[in-house]
Amino acid sequence: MQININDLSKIYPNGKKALNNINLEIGNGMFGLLGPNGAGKSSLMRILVTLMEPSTGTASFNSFDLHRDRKEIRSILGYLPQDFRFFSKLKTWEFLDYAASLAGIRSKQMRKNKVDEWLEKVGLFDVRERDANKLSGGMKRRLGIAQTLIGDPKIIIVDEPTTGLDPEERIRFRNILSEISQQDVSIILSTHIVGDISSVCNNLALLNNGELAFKGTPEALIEKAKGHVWQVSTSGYEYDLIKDKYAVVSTIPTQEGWDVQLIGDGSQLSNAIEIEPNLEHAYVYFMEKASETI
Ligand SMILES: Nc1ncnc2c1ncn2[C@@H]1O[C@H](COP(=O)(O)OP(=O)(O)OP(=O)(O)O)[C@@H](O)[C@H]1O
Repeated sequence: MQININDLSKIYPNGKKALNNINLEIGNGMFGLLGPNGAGKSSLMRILVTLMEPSTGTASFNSFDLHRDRKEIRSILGYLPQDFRFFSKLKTWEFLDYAASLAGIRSKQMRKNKVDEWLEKVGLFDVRERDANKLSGGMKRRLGIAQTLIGDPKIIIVDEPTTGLDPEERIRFRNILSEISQQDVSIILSTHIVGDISSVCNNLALLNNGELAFKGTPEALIEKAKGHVWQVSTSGYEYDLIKDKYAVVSTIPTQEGWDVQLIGDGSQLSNAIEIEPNLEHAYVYFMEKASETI
């Protein structure tokens, strides 16, 4: 699957420009869309899943065009929205059976096989007889994933998927997507949590205030932050000064004060040492840089 996004912009009726001239190429595998709240991620997702029209620009999914082939695009799409909720009285397996029939699986036996397969995959087989709306938060989220994926979509779009999940659930979720990403599918994972992306996405884009701040591999992003991440051991008094002047990524208490990791030019600080950036450092670095130019 190849998704091309060309000059896409979105201006809401109240004049808010949520997306400004976005250009992106997304191939097979997992693609991370990273950005703070309000960056424009949901607006972009909603356009790609044909729930909303862009103001200008277009996108294509292989040979399907966003404006011309909306029905065809929907037939190969699995979308898990940020606020996935259901108010059904169905049992867990019935809910998935219903999702499978909506996805066009007509044969009852085939649906049963698919439902059992997905109940196993997301770890809900043992609670299959439980009313879907009585599942725990994490289980509901997993049911959401299963209903998104049961029709074998070629394009999978998940918006802030790990919100409200505990660390174990997060890892389970990542593993499911990462397994599926080995096939001929494109998965777009939108999140403001760097950890959701770091281990699983080969490519990513950073959105900030409707603008594309970066696109490329996680390694390329990290490379750009080299020389801008510093660590310093400091007392309480100095810490306040540092907080005012630098973006602080982490603060670890020590016997004397704090070990602080910061973004900026740390060479001006006594005893500061330059450290190797990780993806979280690079993300903060880019957000800081972008906010300076706005
Ligand atoms: N229907 C709307 N009318 C006007 N402005 C909107 C509308 N929907 C979103 N916005 C604004 O557009 C900007 C981008 O919002 P969007 O929801 O796409 O961002 P996001 O990155 O998904 O953030 P979040 O994770 O908080 O949803 C925000 O400033 C938001 O307030």
